[in-house]
This record gives sequence, structure tokens and C-alpha cells, in this order.
Amino acid sequence: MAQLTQTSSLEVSRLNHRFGPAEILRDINFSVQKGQVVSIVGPSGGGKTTLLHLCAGLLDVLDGDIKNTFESFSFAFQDARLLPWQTTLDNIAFGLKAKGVKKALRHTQAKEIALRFGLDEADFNKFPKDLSGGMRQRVAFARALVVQPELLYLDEPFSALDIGLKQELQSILIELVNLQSLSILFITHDLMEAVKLSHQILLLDIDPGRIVERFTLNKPLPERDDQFVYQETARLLAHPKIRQTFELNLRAK
Ligand SMILES: Nc1ncnc2c1ncn2[C@@H]1O[C@H](COP(=O)(O)OP(=O)(O)OP(=O)(O)O)[C@@H](O)[C@H]1O
Repeated sequence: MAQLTQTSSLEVSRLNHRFGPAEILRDINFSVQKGQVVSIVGPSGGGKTTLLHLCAGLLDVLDGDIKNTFESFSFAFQDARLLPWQTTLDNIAFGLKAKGVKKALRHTQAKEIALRFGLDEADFNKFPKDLSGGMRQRVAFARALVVQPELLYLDEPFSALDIGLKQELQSILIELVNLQSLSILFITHDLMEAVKLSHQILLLDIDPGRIVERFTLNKPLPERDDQFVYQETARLLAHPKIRQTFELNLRAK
């Protein structure tokens, strides 16, 4: 008899969400498979963060189904959400502590990833209030990846970073997806970023938030050079659904 091999996935089916009387999400269906990057793009206020929070279990599912069979997940959000009373290193090592990793090893791993993500030794013992916005984002990113999750939720993780660091962190993600089959569900306002990093782009229109188009990008992530990213982004920007959703036609007049 053929052996059934089951790979991990996140499956979202018939998901609806309301905040009181306000309908936020309607009939959301999609999946993230192992080693796949799915991005959600759409206008501000469309429910992208709400959707990510529902997937990550930070909000209760009221209607519909979310099935997550990944063994582990972590997240990095736009507002870094660091613990204000803990240092940079302790914030990064937070998830390792929860996993029972001993203090010395926690700190070694936290230091290693902090340096890789562009933080300096001088920042290790600072508290979040003494870090810049970009540094806080790096700490949040390092905290999410140090636990080596199978699935990563990202909400605008690069928004406060300069171009050089943004590219470097994107390269790290691409390497992890490529070599370790990391799966990512992420939100971005930046179509170029979505084109560079995603296997599938979900376009979420507003009032209520609903998926109005899905774009699949087949080129392997490590092979996506600037030319590919520019051309694909231009192609997407010309797509009627993108123009309609972001009201580009109205603005062009
Ligand atoms: N806890 C809450 N209670 C009530 N309404 C909320 C709550 N959280 C979000 N909303 C509303 O839900 C809608 C969707 O918000 P959400 O933050 O999910 O959108 P978004 O697409 O991520 O927006 P942005 O791109 O600006 O971050 C907004 O109208 C917001 O005001």
C-alpha cells in the first residue's frame, strides 16, 4: 500500500471575522505549504493584520476554520512588541527560555543572531526604550528566528529598516526558505517586496476584507534578480484588479 506522507501546512477555510457590528473579513480561503511564502497585500484597513492575528492565534476564530499542522511558529510585527524591562539579548532569547534552553547557550545563540542581524555588542545590554525603531525591528526579527520556527508570521517587518539592512534580512529569509523549507505568511504594503519574496500573492480588497485575486510566481526565490522584480512588479501594477483595489485609476486622473 502506498505510504501517505503528510507535510505541514496552514489551511484557512471559510474564515469570516467581525469586530462588533463591523464586518472585517469575508470568506477567506488559502493555504501555506511547507517551504512556501505567501504574502498578503491590500489597502490600509482591509483586515490584513486581523487575518495574521487570527492565523497566529492572537485573536479567537469566530467563524470558519484555521488548521495549522506546523510544529512551531513565531512572529515579528511592525511594532516590535519587545518586553520593555528586558535587555536586547534577553528579548531575543525570550523564546529559547520558553523552550528550556540553558542561559549560557541562550545568550550565545542570541548574540550570534543579533550580530547577523546588524546589531552591535554595544546594544546587547540596552533596553528597548534606548534603541532606535530600526534596531527594535531587528531585535523582533532576531527573536522570531532564533527559535528556528517552521512557520513565520511577518507584519511589515522591514518598514523601519534602511535599504541595505532590508536587503540583507530579505536574503537571510530567502536562504532559510531555500535551505530549510521555512514557510512564511507575511503582510506588506510594498509590492516589490512581495514579488521578491513570495510564491503566492493574495490581494485583499477592503470593506469587507476579501481575497479578490491570487498571483503565483514560479521563479525560485534565489533566482529573482532586480530585473525580474521590476518587470513582475510593473506587470502587477498594470493588472486591473490591483489598479481597482488600490484605486490607482482614480489617482491617475
Ligand atoms: N480590536 C479591534 N477592535 C475593533 N476594530 C478593530 C480592531 N482591530 C482592528 N480593527 C478594525 O479592523 C479593520 C482592519 O484593521 P487591520 O489592522 O486588520 O487592517 P490592515 O489591513 O492591517 O491595515 P494597515 O494596512 O493599515 O495596517 C480596521 O477598520 C480597524 O479599525
